[in-house]
Amino acid sequence: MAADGAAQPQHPTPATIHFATGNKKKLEEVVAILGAGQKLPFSVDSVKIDLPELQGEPEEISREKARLAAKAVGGPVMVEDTSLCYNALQGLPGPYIKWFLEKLGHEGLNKLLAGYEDKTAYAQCIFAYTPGPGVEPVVFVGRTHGRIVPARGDNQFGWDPVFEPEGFGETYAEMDSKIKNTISHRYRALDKLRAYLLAGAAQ
Ligand SMILES: O=c1nc[nH]c2c1ncn2[C@H]1C[C@H](O)[C@@H](COP(=O)(O)OP(=O)(O)OP(=O)(O)O)O1
Ligand SMILES: [Mg+2]
Repeated sequence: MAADGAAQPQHPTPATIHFATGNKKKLEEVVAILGAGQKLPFSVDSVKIDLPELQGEPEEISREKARLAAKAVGGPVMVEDTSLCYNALQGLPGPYIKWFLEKLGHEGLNKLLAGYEDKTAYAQCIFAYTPGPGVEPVVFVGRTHGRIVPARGDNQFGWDPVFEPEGFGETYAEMDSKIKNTISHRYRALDKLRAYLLAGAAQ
């Protein structure tokens, strides 16, 4: 199914959905974002699974993660895959940002753009949800536009110190987490998934 927050659920929303991730900071943000809204008619618990890092288009990477997680858990799962996309580099590093960050660090993430005027980039989060193994996952895309800057702020979560969202004088790492969680790529994607699950719970 297409990445469309307005998609109509084909299955009723289960009482509990497992968020499969190996990343504690992601989990923290997902819990904070869902906790800040209305009380939900379903609960989300976490399972720590280190899913293989696949290659391909971001939507397909996320779907495949959900398929594997649903098989492992044997029930309803949500996963997400996060990309950092440089406009000057046609969207790269994209889903490979994890390896670029690990090998090059914040300085290297800036140096990649040394030969380009255009420092703009967008952060992209794609949630994939399936009610169980064998059901094709649906995906929800959230993007936040900004630019790559020399690292500023606490180094607590990935590339947060080098990403400055548009319209803010602060990097993700400098801003209050409450603010990040109302404008972030993760918030925007999760908001669509939440609406989808709420529609499924009302059926
Ligand atoms: O809001 C964010 N702010 C800063 N850094 C971030 C953010 N969100 C993900 N990240 C980092 C984590 C990883 O280095 C890469 C995404 O890779 P990604 O495969 O999605 O994450 P992961 O492997 O850590 O966890 P998972 O087990 O859910 O796949 O960008
Ligand atoms: Mg991963």
